[in-house]
Amino acid sequence: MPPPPPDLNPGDCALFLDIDGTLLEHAAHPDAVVVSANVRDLLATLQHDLDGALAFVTGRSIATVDRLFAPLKLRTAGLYGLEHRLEPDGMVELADEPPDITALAEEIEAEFAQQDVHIERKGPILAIHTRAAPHLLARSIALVEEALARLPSGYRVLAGNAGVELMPLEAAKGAAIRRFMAMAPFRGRHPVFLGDDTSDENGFEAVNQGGGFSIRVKPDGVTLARYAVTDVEGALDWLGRQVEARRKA
Ligand SMILES: O=P(O)(O)OC[C@H]1O[C@H](O[C@H]2O[C@H](CO)[C@@H](O)[C@H](O)[C@H]2O)[C@H](O)[C@@H](O)[C@@H]1O
Repeated sequence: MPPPPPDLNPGDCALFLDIDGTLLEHAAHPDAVVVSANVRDLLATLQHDLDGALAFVTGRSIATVDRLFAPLKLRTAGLYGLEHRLEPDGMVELADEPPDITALAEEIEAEFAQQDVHIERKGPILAIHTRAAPHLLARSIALVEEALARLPSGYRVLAGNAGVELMPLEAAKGAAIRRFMAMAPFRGRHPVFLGDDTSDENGFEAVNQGGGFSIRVKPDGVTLARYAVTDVEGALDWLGRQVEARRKA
């Protein structure tokens, strides 16, 4: 396991945060996660301390993120960078659901109609969640891989241990981080990214190349992250320590 992360210098860092499994404990259903007042306050303070150089970089849609963290709104790259909100109160650049994905989503919803499987339709991304029905994971992956062969090129399948997502090739957290880093208030700072998942590895690569540092939450194998924390609690503790250190200084 990589070593624990060093402290940030808030004056010259830009912080990028994954959400599920990093800031929030997983739940059986995507809507069942809990955002505590402490987490909301911590993020608001970090946003202040970093002069706004803080953004969520998540697989969720921005609308969902806003609902979860309300009334807090942060700069956000949603849908693995297919959606952006570049200012906390700015416009959201939305990504629509293409007809091919609509047809496939309806097919898959019909297949799992009576099962404890949640189909999340996120514009051009389709997620099948099997956390509440692990025995249907293999079937879900097979369905999506079958569909991949029929779809126009430009999609890929990302399978996890509690579900599978079908997404456009350009959906990548690394690209989202690079986009933020090219603009104020991120430009000129060192990027730092916390994430817990395979889909976050691409973000780790981007911050490593950008002269910053990468932190993997609960690593369970090979990772590009240079540092690690053991779990969500460890991630929140580390973030909390950054706020405390700033207050003491
Ligand atoms: O990039 P992230 O912020 O980590 O988002 C990744 C996916 O998170 C959500 O699904 C995951 O969390 C759910 C709640 O714990 C859990 O039920 C599900 O099994 C996980 O896959 C979200 O629903 C997805 O849209 C995100 O892509």
